[in-house]
Amino acid sequence: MLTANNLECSRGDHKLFAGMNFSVKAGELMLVSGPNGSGKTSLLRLLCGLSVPDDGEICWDGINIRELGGDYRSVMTYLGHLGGIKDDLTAIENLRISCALAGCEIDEEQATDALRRMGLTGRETLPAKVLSQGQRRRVALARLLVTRTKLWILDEPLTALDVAAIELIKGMLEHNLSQGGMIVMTTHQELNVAAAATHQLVLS
Ligand SMILES: Nc1ncnc2c1ncn2[C@@H]1O[C@H](COP(=O)(O)OP(=O)(O)OP(=O)(O)O)[C@@H](O)[C@H]1O
Repeated sequence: MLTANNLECSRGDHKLFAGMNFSVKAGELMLVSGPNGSGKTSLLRLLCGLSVPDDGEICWDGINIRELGGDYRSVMTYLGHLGGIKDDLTAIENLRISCALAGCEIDEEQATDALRRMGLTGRETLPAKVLSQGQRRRVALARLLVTRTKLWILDEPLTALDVAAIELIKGMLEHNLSQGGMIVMTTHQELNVAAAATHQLVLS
């Protein structure tokens, strides 16, 4: 279970939020919404341990994620809103490297298979710079097909995706939740995902 206790976050001299409490249990989805600049990405960066709250704590199964360190990273997948795709690497290389950095080594065949499942057949060996925005997003999201982590923290995963890709991602989210996973994600779009519970966190 992911728990946030009394979280406070400021950027510069601007307080984004304070006294924030929530928990996300197995099978549950938390959708984070709010206007541009309200602090969605800042919150997700706290939840994955990339930045530290000004006050409060984030716990995984009751233990502060700062104490867990690598043990927390091995149960969590974070996909940032830019996707982290490198222009000069091929789709396969991008996927293999992002997986390796996340501690999950995959071979070329596994990468090719995941990319094809993401609808990228014929694009696997092209450098990312020639891919469309939606195709680049699909490469980034392919990591979710090979990761075995329980907790997914996803920043605007649906950006630039067409209707077919959104359906594909919806299926992947539902599969993870049905396996006892947990998902925290931001989105500006409506998304109806089957989950044990769906929490809405609206920042203002
Ligand atoms: N390193 C920083 N220094 C100063 N201000 C920052 C920093 N990082 C973020 N901010 C500010 O914090 C606020 C929240 O930013 P954040 O990216 O979390 O918003 P968001 O809700 O994800 O926005 P969007 O919907 O546009 O993606 C913004 O006003 C932003 O300018």
